[in-house]
Amino acid sequence: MARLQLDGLTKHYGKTVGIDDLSLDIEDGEFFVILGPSGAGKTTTLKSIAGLVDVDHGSVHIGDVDMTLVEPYHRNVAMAFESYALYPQKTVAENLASPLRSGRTGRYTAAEQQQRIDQVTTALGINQLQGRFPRELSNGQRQRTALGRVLVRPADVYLLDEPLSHLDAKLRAEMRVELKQLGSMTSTTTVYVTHDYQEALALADRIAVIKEGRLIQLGTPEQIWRQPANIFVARSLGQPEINHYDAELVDGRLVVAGSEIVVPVDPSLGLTTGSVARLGIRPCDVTVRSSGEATPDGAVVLSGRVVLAERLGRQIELTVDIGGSWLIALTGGAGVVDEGAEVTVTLPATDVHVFSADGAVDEAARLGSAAGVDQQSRSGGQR
Ligand SMILES: Nc1ncnc2c1ncn2[C@@H]1O[C@H](COP(=O)(O)OP(=O)(O)OP(=O)(O)O)[C@@H](O)[C@H]1O
Repeated sequence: MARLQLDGLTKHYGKTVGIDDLSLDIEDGEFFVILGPSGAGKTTTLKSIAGLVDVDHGSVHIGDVDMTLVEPYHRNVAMAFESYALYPQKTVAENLASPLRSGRTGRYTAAEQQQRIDQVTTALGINQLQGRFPRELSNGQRQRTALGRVLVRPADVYLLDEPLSHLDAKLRAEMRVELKQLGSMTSTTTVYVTHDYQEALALADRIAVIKEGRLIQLGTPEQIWRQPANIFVARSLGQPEINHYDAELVDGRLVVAGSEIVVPVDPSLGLTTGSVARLGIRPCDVTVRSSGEATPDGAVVLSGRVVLAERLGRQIELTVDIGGSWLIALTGGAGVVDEGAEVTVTLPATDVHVFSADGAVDEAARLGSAAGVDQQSRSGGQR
């Protein structure tokens, strides 16, 4: 167990940026998730911590010890790669036992080894497969065994690179729960890399959103979801993606040109007449009612017509034409909303995200919500 500090880490591969001036302070025992699209620098970050790449600048401290120039073997970190490597001639139990026999993290009696193997295989749902060889396993079972090989041995830091990527959706959801239990069981500092926002929100104590090697936002799942720093972060979270529009302040209201999307905004956002901003509205935050039905007091109310209604399992995704701009809405599917129906879309003003529009996609661009300035965002919840 250890605190992990990255300070100004930079790694370029020729002209390609791997990571750029990345600083993170990860607490002892924290389950820390790095979220970003393909090529963002997630794996490079993990490899830098493990000592598998030589960084150009910056430092890595584990448990307050400078590890920047220390060989990987002596860093006491355990890393699971997306591509799982197992000994083909060894059973699952033997594969898991081998890290415990290396002697590098202490000596274990046969009974202690078996106890740890049982604990980890039970948590990962592969206990009954201990006698099988890798060729006798499904891809998902192999991936869980590879993860088990990492988690079975005590380390100061676990580094997990998309460990659930080969599992189907149902198993991923189950494994999320199990992993979290395993994490609290071991309380080992863990850095978990994913491009899956649901995994990040479900697992993380804190999330770092990165893009092109740079830290874009750091915060708890709640902060990242409720107060995305900019449109990039907002678009990285949620399926379907957040609706977003350019808007201009006219008479104290943000108006989307060529449509009937009009949102009253709180003067505390500091927008002046004629200034432009970007509006974000999550599909899951809106309520769709038939036109004429009563709407809640104080809500933002938009009128439109349903262009498309698609059932996605229990929910229905509606495409609503708001006088020229389309808005995607997710509804519970209880009320029947037919294509062509005239509807009213409502949402609390606190759920309308307002960002500055002046090119600030990679910077903290959040101004607040239509209801006012976010307290947390002004007190350091983001970069
Ligand atoms: N060995 C290498 N040589 C050259 N470029 C590399 C090398 N490793 C990574 N890169 C580049 O560095 C950038 C960051 O790569 P990295 O693998 O860290 O991203 P990632 O976020 O883990 O992506 P993915 O989700 O696709 O695995 C990418 O542009 C990648 O092409």
